Amino acid sequence: MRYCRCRQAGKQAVPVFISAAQWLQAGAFALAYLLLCGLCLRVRDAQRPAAAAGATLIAYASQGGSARKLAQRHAETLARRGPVTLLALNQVQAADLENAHLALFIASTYGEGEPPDNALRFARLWLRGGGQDGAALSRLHYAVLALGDSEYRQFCGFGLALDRGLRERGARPMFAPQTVDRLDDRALVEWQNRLLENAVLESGETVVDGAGQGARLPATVLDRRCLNAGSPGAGVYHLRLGLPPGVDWRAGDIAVLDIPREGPEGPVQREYSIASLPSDGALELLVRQVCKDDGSFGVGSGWLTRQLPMGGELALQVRDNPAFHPPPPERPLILVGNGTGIAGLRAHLRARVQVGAHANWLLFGERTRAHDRLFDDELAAWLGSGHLQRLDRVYSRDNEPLRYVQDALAAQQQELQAWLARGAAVFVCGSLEGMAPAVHRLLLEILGERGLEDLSLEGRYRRDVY
Ligand SMILES: Cc1cc2nc3c(=O)[nH]c(=O)nc-3n(C[C@H](O)[C@H](O)[C@H](O)COP(=O)(O)O)c2cc1C
Repeated sequence: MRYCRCRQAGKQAVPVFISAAQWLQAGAFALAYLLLCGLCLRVRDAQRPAAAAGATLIAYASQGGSARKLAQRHAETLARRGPVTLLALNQVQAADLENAHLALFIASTYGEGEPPDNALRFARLWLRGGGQDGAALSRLHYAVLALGDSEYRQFCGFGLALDRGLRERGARPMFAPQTVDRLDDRALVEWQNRLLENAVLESGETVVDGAGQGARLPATVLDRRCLNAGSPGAGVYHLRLGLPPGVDWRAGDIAVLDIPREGPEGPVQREYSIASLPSDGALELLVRQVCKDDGSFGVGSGWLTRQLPMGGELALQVRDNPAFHPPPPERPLILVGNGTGIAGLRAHLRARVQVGAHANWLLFGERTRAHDRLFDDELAAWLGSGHLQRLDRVYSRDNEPLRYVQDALAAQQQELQAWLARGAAVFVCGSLEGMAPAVHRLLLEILGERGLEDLSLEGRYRRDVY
């Protein structure tokens, strides 16, 4: 029988790759098929334990969606030959590991060498000493594909820690963890080759083609404005980009822009949270100019805010980011962010307005009230229309008692508890340095480690931080 079980945070198991006709066919041929499979797998078992019978577990740890997408691609290919269980790492139970003969872990790294949110629980249970008493994984053959970015000190830190933790518990690596720098296609092909060598894949099967390179769309600059002239901070530019008709995305999705460079190396990619919805008629971004000590500008922000002319063209890709997609309309939503993080939060607010959801609370931090009231008119209009029930803005350079969003949140703990008790989700978008860890610490203080983990597992604590 060919199926893939898919479980994600807060969702029920969802069968995929099955049609009614396939079920009927499968029923008719089940006995013969199983007999044949059993025979084949016993033969292959004896030769190569990596391709053993039983479900193949594919587990992913992903914040931005790349590892998840790759994991889905693996599941699609492998489900053609046998049962596959596709899970976010937090959803993996002891039994999943003990029953699977073969597991593929596809894990990205966040923070400074830390797990993505959808792997925090797994890391606590399986990788931080103790936990999962006596769980013996000696039957488990596995491989780790570790996604990362070599500009970070802890390159692929979480994927490598995952590999160490599994080995310490007796699991058997089929080969050393494959690290991948910025979705480099060569490293992905190496991984695919390892899977072929270990008979996880059969000749002709692919799991990574095009993984690093999605379809590019032509975009045109329709408008570009500086939103914070006079600010002590660097310029924040609001770009409106025209796309071909029919391009779709959701609040929380990410635009990956190709930034042209001189020389043979070709363009570099820069990612931005999308600040608009398709119904706005343009894909909107906020770009903060990066000004270096020598007076030069960052490669991406310099090109986008200074060189690219009005009407100019660029190539971009819209990346699905389900970890930051909107919660159901009936769920109250607390949006927390700073700086250009308002981009992702604004897309959420627009989506909430579209579905008529009013229980929205925005806490937003910038530098000065005089110059950094990003999207002030819109926020005022939503306050007026009741689409924004609470708006707390704090300015770090104005010598006011509350400087940062975490201070504003801490000052309103009772209100926060009341919203959480009503089932609110907390969505955080903005700086990884300072804001996001401080908000995280505050939530840990209020809810405790388990409480925050549960919130995350229920899809009620989501972060898009950079
Ligand atoms: C805020 C942030 C922190 C990151 N920290 C690390 C890190 O410490 N080490 C690393 O190798 N890569 C790091 N990365 C890179 C990601 O692991 C890499 O982009 C990966 O492909 C993302 O996969 P995903 O989309 O599945 O989450 C970081 C990326 C972001 C945005």
